[in-house]
Amino acid sequence: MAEYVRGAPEVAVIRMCNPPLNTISDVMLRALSEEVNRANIDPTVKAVVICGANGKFSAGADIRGFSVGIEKNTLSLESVAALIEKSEKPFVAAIEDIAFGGGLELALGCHYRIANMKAQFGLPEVKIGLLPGGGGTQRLPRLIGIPTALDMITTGKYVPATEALKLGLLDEIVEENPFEAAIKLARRILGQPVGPRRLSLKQTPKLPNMEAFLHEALLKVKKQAPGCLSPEMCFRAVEASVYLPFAEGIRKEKELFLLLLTSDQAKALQYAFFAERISKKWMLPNGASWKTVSPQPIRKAAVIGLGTMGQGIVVSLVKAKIPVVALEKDKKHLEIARKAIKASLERETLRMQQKGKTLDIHKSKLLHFTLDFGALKDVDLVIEAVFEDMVLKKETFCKLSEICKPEAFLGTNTSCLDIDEIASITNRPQQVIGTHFFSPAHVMKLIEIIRGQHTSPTAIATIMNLAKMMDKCGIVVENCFGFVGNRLLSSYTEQTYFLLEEGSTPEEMDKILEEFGFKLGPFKVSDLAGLDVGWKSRIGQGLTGVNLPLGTPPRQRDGKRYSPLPDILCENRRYGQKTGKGWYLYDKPGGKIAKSDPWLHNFLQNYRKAHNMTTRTITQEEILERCLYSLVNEGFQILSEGIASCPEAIDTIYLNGYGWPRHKGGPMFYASEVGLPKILTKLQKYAEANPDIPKLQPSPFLQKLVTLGSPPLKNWPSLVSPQQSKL
Ligand SMILES: CC/C=C\CC(=O)SCCNC(=O)CCNC(=O)[C@H](O)C(C)(C)COP(=O)(O)OP(=O)(O)OC[C@H]1O[C@@H](n2cnc3c(N)ncnc32)[C@H](O)[C@@H]1OP(=O)(O)O
Repeated sequence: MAEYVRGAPEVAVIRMCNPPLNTISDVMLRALSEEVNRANIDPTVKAVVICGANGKFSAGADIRGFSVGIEKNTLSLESVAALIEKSEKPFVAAIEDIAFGGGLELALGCHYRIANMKAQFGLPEVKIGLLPGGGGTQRLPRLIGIPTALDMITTGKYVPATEALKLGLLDEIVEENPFEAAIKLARRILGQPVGPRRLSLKQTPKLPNMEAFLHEALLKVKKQAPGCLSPEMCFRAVEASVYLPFAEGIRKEKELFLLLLTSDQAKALQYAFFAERISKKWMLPNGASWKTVSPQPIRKAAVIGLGTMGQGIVVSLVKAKIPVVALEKDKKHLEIARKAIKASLERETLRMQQKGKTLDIHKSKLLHFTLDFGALKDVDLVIEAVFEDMVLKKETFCKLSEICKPEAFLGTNTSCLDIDEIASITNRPQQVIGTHFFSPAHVMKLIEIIRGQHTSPTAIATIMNLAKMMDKCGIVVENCFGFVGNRLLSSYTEQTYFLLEEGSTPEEMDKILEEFGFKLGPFKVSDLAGLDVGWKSRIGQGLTGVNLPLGTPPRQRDGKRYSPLPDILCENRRYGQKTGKGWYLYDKPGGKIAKSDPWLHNFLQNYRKAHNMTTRTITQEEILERCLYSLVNEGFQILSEGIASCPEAIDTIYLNGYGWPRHKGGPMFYASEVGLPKILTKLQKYAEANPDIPKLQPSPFLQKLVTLGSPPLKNWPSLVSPQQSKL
């Protein structure tokens, strides 16, 4: 776990060794403490270098260890950092590539820090529901000042080595492996007193307006993730470094750390961390998997259809340094897209510069705008983002089939249509795959990767690799209408319309769901995304519009309850923000501030009267349960059909594409925490009261799990009937 060797005469080296990322377990801490003591008592050792094996310093404490809790008398990370700091011999941290969490806290205990150019630094504990409990909340502000330390600790963001040097976090940076430079530094400082280098002896630098600064900072932190505890606790711990002596600050840090450690939120956030990693490991029934199949290189890609989605996809590809051919159907649309993409890339360049990275869009020849399909003949991948219309998609794929080289992959950004039907028109169904991005595509992390019945494992591996290159989270799912995310979403939104019919309001439901943790309630989301998007899809499905058979009851389709409310709004050109009115009223088309709209409330009253519906008061409990339980019910159904490989995949999709509050883990995790028997009982109750809403009928898989005694979430995939397992 920690090797002890001689690096040079008089310099001992302690190397952390826990592949792949040198995470710090209890065993590692014990080994570190032993080696630090050994170096301290060895009279021939005059200085010590601490480094990491495998080309990494450390990714911090082993997160899996937190779920077991902290036993009394185990060594704490803070005590090891303190042991290092107290040493009379200088300790130099030689930081290669990463120093995160506890790794950085150990480095802060050292008297000097030196790193390679591409190293990154951060205290990301806030993202897993914790705070840096190894002295980081007290040492970092003393070293780099309150504003930057507070920002790093409350957001968990990483800073690159160049910035860390400017901040004073590092003493030196070198091009390559910092080990040799650390030995040299150690030899240079032999015999120098370490007292002035001990951060615990420093004062946190004062600001002239400290109180006002902290007041403002707290407001910002509270806004960052409403309802999430860890950012505020991080703030409180850092604040202690201003007002309390070091030892008391450490006590405060520990007290707050222990409070978070046992919280449900920490459990949910740590689940989310591992869920993202579990769900990336795809595997097919024939044994092909992320381990066995190699991706093909994407040297050049193309995007067809440069609306909002297409533009975002182009920007994502350019950011990943992949040359792109961007194609539109006419000059006018091409010019609009060219301007929008250029502006977006300029904003991205600025953002990346602020992060210490580069994206030189001017020098690079990464982008080629065209109206000519011929320009696609040498690309390795095309991502189609034309309108959501099967006829148009098939026309496009037919052309692509003729023009693109045979080995090119063809991705479709459809959000619900049948991948197999699209693939059937091509001469290479094995190369056709769903690549469902989320808007805005250059910001949102998720790509649902949809496997058609002929999609090859190589196509999957290639798009998964592309997702990684774009710093996105690719999740492989099976083909069905709406795939995973939109199937869950439609169960949820359907309930919101029914509840509106029964007496609730957009304001009330948005408030309740925002209090639950969604950044925006469902009606605000709908106004933002545009009600016309879903309307066009429903027209395409024959649920509304001219193709609806005469005599269809207004609130029923195929014998099931249907709410025409969003269709009626669209018929009145209430598309949401873009037309200045939707479920809310805006001051102008494109306006962003939602105001309650008397027209809508009047309309709802008349609608209820016209359909002989009595308005009733609906409790907060019913709103939450019907919206959220119908959503998770669809999740159980999706699992039982083999559309998603595991609950972690569903949760990762919903966390990264649909705004589910991360501190609640994801819908399936939430269901497991609420308790499956409770969810089943409630669904049964609501289904009985609403026999015409099939989505409230408990999924047989949920019933099976309850009958089996509600096994833990990680066992659910093994309980899906083997005939259904497709992933
Ligand atoms: C008193 C308490 C003091 C301190 C508290 C802490 O230190 S809490 C931990 C703080 N550190 C982090 O939160 C870092 C978490 N890790 C990451 O963000 C990424 O792993 C990282 C370091 C950016 C590397 O990303 P990359 O994409 O290269 O690899 P990947 O994420 O797939 O990780 C590889 C495998 O390592 C596992 N892992 C990573 N970090 C930890 C960790 N801190 N604890 C436990 N396990 C970790 C990850 O799950 C992967 O495992 P695998 O089984 O291969 O899927």
